[in-house]
Amino acid sequence: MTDRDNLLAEIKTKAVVHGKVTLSSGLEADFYLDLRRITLDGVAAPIIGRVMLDLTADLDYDAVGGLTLGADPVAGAMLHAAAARGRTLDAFVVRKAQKAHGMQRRIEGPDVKGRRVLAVEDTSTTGASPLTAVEALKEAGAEVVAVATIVDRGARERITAEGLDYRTAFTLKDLGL
Ligand SMILES: O=P(O)(O)OC[C@H]1O[C@H](OP(=O)(O)OP(=O)(O)O)[C@H](O)[C@@H]1O
Ligand SMILES: O=C(O)c1cc(=O)[nH]c(=O)[nH]1
Repeated sequence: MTDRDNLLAEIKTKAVVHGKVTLSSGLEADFYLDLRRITLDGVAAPIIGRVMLDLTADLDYDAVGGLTLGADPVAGAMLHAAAARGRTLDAFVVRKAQKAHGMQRRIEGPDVKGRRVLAVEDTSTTGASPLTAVEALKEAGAEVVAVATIVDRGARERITAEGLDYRTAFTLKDLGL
């Protein structure tokens, strides 16, 4: 079994929740991918790091992150998987709004200005969340090399329409949904 096979099995068994649910966009759906159940899982998270690094192996970037909260453990997993491979990869967190006190930052972590970065998400339905992160990153002076998600729920068209490279480890079809 490859990392990708193992991750797919982890998602299917731990993260697919059937039932009526309201999504981030306000859309109604009859299933939810609760990917935090794998991005914060001790078995699945290390696999996520490796799968997402492999998915973007041809890209040149040295920092990874996205809109909090879904993106945060994905970025952390990639940072650690990269370190295990002898590569230094920083992570960052894009806040939903600029912090009002302290350093008053919108993007937390090592500075992204002038750097090539990868914007990640756990899943994306409309693309709104990763595109919010991309906008904040560009504002901060970063060059976004691509957007990458673990599971795409339909955001490809909107993300690629912005001229962005879009990578996804799995689609709903892979999950049989
Ligand atoms: O492509 P989109 O239509 O934006 O939807 C997907 C977003 O929804 C989820 O986060 P959510 O908005 O529930 O917020 P959270 O990460 O703070 O829990 C998920 O982590 C994505 O960020
Ligand atoms: O569109 C969303 O809000 C969404 C869908 C989904 O399956 N999982 C998730 O975390 N968010």
